[in-house]
Amino acid sequence: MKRNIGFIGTGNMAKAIIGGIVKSGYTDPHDVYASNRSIAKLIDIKEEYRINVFEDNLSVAENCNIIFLSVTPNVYPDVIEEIRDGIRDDAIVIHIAAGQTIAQSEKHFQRKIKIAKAMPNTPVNVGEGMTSISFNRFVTEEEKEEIRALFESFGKVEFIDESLMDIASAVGGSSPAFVYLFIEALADAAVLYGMPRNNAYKIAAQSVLGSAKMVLESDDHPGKLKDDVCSPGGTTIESVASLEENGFRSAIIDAVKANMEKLKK
Ligand SMILES: NC(=O)C1=CN([C@@H]2O[C@H](COP(=O)(O)OP(=O)(O)OC[C@H]3O[C@@H](n4cnc5c(N)ncnc54)[C@H](O)[C@@H]3O)[C@@H](O)[C@H]2O)C=CC1
Ligand SMILES: O=C(O)[C@@H]1CCC=N1
Repeated sequence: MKRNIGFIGTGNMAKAIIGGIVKSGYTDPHDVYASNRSIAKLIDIKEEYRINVFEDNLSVAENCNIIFLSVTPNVYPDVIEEIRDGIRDDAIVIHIAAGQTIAQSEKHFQRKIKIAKAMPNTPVNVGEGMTSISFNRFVTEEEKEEIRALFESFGKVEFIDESLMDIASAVGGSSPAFVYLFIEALADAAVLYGMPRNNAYKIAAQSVLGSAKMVLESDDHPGKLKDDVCSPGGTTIESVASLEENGFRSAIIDAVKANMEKLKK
């Protein structure tokens, strides 16, 4: 079935997804529609991807049968009220708001709507996204596979129970920010020792990419992969000991706890 794909809100996450589906060839830009209350942002995205843009959200709802609600969670109630009556019966609404449940969205819709709750991350823009997804009871098995194919066009997908969506948001949605901090810090250290920044970012980022690939593609535990880098009496174990002394691992666990606390508010 041919579907038009709509985005209500064209901020950072929507732009990353639009980039992902257009660059992967999953969809033709002519079949993509977007609205934003900021005309400047609409002009930008139209120039970048040649998609259709509207100043009003209802037009996107009326023209599309996959609709991303890509506004921040506080705006969900108003946006849902605006588009409620224009949503087509065959449409699947993809709700990406962190911390908002499917039940909350269903309550605002006040009618039977097919909802997928998806938690993507910005690397979807370069075909390396990670998206966790759950569905409400109105989405058929065939439609679930259609949504999987959409998200797989720009990365990996896990179907999870909705009760795990908050932790998926912290560990999948937010974690790229943690990784960028790590890469930035590694590169700053390289610059401290005289390396030009362009070399530093490439060496730091490719090392992170390769390490992640080892975790995904070998059957080894991350601890074993770490052990393999630490030559006896060598340099790496000195760094590992320093990271442990500075609470590296507990800092990451605390960061995830802070994320979960915020999601509860
Ligand atoms: N940024 C990320 O990495 C991720 C974000 N998300 C979720 O995506 C959603 C959007 O987040 P971001 O893109 O980061 O925020 P953002 O602030 O960059 O984008 C939101 C956009 O919505 C527009 N907007 C605000 N009110 C509107 C309205 N009434 N009608 C139409 N457009 C309106 C704003 O102008 C803005 O462009 C949030 O619900 C967030 O939880 C989920 C996963 C990852
Ligand atoms: O910062 C946020 O609230 C969103 C959710 C996951 C990533 N960004």
